[in-house]
Amino acid sequence: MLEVSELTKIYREGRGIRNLSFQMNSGTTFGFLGPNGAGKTTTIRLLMGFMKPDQGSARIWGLDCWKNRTELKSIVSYLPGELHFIEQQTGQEFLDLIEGMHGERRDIKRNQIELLRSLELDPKQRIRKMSKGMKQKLGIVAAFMLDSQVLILDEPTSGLDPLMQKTFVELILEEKKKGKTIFMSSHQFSEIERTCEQAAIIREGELLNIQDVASLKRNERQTFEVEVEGEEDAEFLRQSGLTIYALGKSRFTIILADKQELLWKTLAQIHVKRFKQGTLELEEAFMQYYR
Ligand SMILES: Nc1ncnc2c1ncn2[C@@H]1O[C@H](COP(=O)(O)OP(=O)(O)OP(=O)(O)O)[C@@H](O)[C@H]1O
Repeated sequence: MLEVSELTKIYREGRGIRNLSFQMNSGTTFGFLGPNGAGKTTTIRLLMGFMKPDQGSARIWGLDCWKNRTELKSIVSYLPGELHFIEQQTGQEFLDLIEGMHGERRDIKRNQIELLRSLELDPKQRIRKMSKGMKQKLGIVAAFMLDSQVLILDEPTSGLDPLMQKTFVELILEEKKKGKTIFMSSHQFSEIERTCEQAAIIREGELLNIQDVASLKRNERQTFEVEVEGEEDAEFLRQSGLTIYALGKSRFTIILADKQELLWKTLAQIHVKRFKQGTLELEEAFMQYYR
């Protein structure tokens, strides 16, 4: 349904995205994670047909995101990462403007009222006087009220307080029930975990990994947090062949998929100050790729 193939866009300074390929099915939600500057917004802008790719293509329902960008506007709703409003307008005037662009559709007004209620937003206020979170809510109402089949959302919960982030997750789950296809970038692992079937990690413009979120949750792996006495012990651990991540000079997380025997053998040969067992959360699984 959404098909990205070898998508490449390099800016003049050499940054951008390289050879991105992935697919998602209709009616599913795809999470796009990655550190700042990784290329999430660039990918989203290419999906929206705001820029021409240097190479490769992105297609939504067979339509090329660049060549067919005008047709795509009628099936895709977009929430930008940075919202730009006419500041002297009221929230309601802004929403009326968007509504006006989509002809006489009574359902838009109905959806709008419902969304304003669940996000607890008063649209009568001037946008200039709105907080960052209120402006974000206004952007969400504008994107969701159109009831488009495809939603492309760039960091939709940025600026929202934790309670509103939860409301937003519920909103996404409602949209999923209606069969919507949703692509969203985020820094919130819990939000992705609760809403997405697939999650991709992008770093320095390259796709590192695509995960099936459900199987990641199923295959929770054991972790061990270990604090060792001295540098010699730390070095021994580093050379052990175990999968380890340094938390400090003498503190490490060991991720155990198999190699149980190796773990105990290694620990028997070093001085361990502290030892804690846990399971690898989705967030930590992804953090491996951030590091
Ligand atoms: N118009 C532009 N001209 C030149 N370089 C750009 C432009 N837009 C983005 N970049 C660079 O491309 C890289 C990817 O940026 P992008 O905005 O896509 O990242 P991002 O993953 O959305 O980051 P964030 O999480 O901080 O929003 C960055 O190094 C950025 O500086």
